Amino acid sequence: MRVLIVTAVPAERDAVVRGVGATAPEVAELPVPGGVIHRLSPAPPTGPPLTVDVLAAGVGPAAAAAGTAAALTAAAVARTPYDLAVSAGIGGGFSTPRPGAAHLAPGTSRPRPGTPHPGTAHPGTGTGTGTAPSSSAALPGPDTGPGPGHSPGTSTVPPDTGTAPLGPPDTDTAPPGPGTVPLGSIVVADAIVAADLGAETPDGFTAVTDLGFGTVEHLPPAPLVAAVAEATNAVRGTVLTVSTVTGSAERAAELLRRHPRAAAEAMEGFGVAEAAAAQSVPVLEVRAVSNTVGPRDRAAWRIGEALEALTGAFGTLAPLLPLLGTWTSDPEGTRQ
Ligand SMILES: O=C(O)c1cccc(C(=O)CC[C@H]2O[C@@H](n3cnc4c(=O)[nH]cnc43)[C@H](O)[C@@H]2O)c1
Repeated sequence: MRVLIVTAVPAERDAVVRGVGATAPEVAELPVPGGVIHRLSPAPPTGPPLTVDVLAAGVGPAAAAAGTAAALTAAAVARTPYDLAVSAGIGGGFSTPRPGAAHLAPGTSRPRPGTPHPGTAHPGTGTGTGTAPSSSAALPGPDTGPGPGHSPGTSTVPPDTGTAPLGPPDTDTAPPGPGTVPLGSIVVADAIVAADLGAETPDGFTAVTDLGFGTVEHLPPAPLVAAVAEATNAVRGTVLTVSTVTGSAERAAELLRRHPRAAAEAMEGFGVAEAAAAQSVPVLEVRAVSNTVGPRDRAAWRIGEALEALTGAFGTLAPLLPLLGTWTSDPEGTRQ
């Protein structure tokens, strides 16, 4: 099994390498167009050999997509294709209480509503075809969906227009409460959503899918999400990809209004997911929460703690990666 893990910056890459490397020393640095892959070869207890490649591809969705596409293509041309792509790094955690939302403390299961999502993302990629877990969903429906002129290749689930009223935003000093994702916790995306890919209209933001083209959501295989979230004691939820770090309570509230299931935001997941989907490779996104999404407060960021959490998560995941490979070969997401 071959896994490509894509981070934005070298500090995140090194955190992941430290985690995976706890059971497998780094063996090589391999140049690919636009970057250098750090390769590890953990020895799985059983089964086929495992290769874990970690690439720092740059900040933002475009750099992430370009780096991921280059690495995937190089591997495919060499006839050693990847089985799984993972977007990993630090991210902002949403903290605004949402009436009716699940408590998002680490270890909380945040399953999507029990509706499969045929047609989401690119068919046959392993994204968007997962069967939702059966446990009860405390959160509102999926994050994106079709509007008039919805194009093929995008989610066909009802829109997550978030008309429910929001509670007042948390302050930095508020204790974790409903809807709060604590600093240092791990979030595993059950939906990877491009939150600002669209158009401003007199009626507000409109997603590109509502304009009749493009894709704004990729759904990682549900059983894989469940296995990884359980292993890492992570919050499960939507991870938004933004091109601008949120810096105000108003913007955070607007994002939550449009995406009530958002647990975190970052800047690369959707880029990795687009590149992976184009080559029919399943995708995951794993974020360690370094800051709260809301008013800008660099002093409150906990980047060191988040990087340590990232290392811990990948240290936990490394022995499971061969097992996870069995999920990636099940694009219908029917294994339990
Ligand atoms: O607050 C600032 O001045 C600022 C300006 C530009 C970039 C940043 C970053 O933190 C780099 C973002 C980098 O880290 C990930 N990340 C971490 N937290 C967040 C967040 O709350 N929203 C979006 N991205 C975040 C992201 O994936 C980038 O790789 C700060």
